[in-house]
Amino acid sequence: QTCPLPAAANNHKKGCFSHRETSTMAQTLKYLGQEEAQHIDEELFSEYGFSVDQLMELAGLSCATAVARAYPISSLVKARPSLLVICGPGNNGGDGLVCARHLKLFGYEPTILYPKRPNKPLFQGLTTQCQKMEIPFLTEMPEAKLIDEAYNLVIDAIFGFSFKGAVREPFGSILDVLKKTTSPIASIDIPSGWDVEQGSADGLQPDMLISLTAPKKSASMFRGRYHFLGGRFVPPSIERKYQLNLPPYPDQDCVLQL
Ligand SMILES: NC(=O)C1=CN([C@@H]2O[C@H](COP(=O)(O)OP(=O)(O)OC[C@H]3O[C@@H](n4cnc5c(N)ncnc54)[C@H](O)[C@@H]3O)[C@@H](O)[C@H]2O)[C@@H](O)CC1
Ligand SMILES: [K+]
Repeated sequence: QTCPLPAAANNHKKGCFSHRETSTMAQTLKYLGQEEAQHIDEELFSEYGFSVDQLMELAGLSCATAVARAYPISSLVKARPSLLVICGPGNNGGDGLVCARHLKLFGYEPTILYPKRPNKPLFQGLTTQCQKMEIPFLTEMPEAKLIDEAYNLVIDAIFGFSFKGAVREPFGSILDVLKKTTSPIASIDIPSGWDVEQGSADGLQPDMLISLTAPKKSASMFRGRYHFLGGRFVPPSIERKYQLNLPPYPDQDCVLQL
């Protein structure tokens, strides 16, 4: 039986949903272009009445749940369940803050690097929540060797589906360090620095990708071990309109391993 996902995306495990079920499914999961992802996002807010913080909470909870599934505390190699969460200047960074807060509640020890903080109540609130949860914030990016020594996993919440063009500082230097680390990287929605549709041959190579709403086209270039779908908030009429063909989430789960 051949898996109907794009050949390049076909690095998931045997027994995954796609291998088990898609032979009986007429349609395959859609990989979204950049504009299409942005349209869906806008429509959820403008026509469906969702607020950003609502969807961000669900997205971030999905990311924390997927991380806990792929890297349970009992499997971590370091004595402490330490994680480094790097948050960017947009909503992808907001997902990272929410994810860090839930991971702390799940028993992990996240530390956050948040170098460019938007001057908006949403992000200020999320930052305060993390501070009140006693999650430490770093003032600068550690060197690659220090990250390898100190953290079991790096969560990449730097850029999502609105990333475009050459990476601007300070994120260029941060991504250069991340390319040198050996600690596994879990990327939220897009591996940061990748073109949303084309990927990046010499970019980050994360061990995990959590696609939110639906995978973006560059996800077909993902070569890591774990690809999860999260963001279980898509109304059926949006799913039909954009022909997303989302696989059914198991039971009440907010994530699905692809
Ligand atoms: N509908 C959805 O699927 C949802 C998406 N969410 C998240 O929102 C993300 C998209 O958020 P945004 O539209 O805010 O955008 P991003 O978070 O992708 O990034 C936008 C920010 O990055 C900066 N930026 C863009 N290109 C850059 C470059 N080359 N160098 C340096 N900085 C650059 C922009 O100035 C802006 O501050 C998604 O990927 C996902 O993580 C969730 O929060 C909520 C629901
Ligand atoms: K990211």
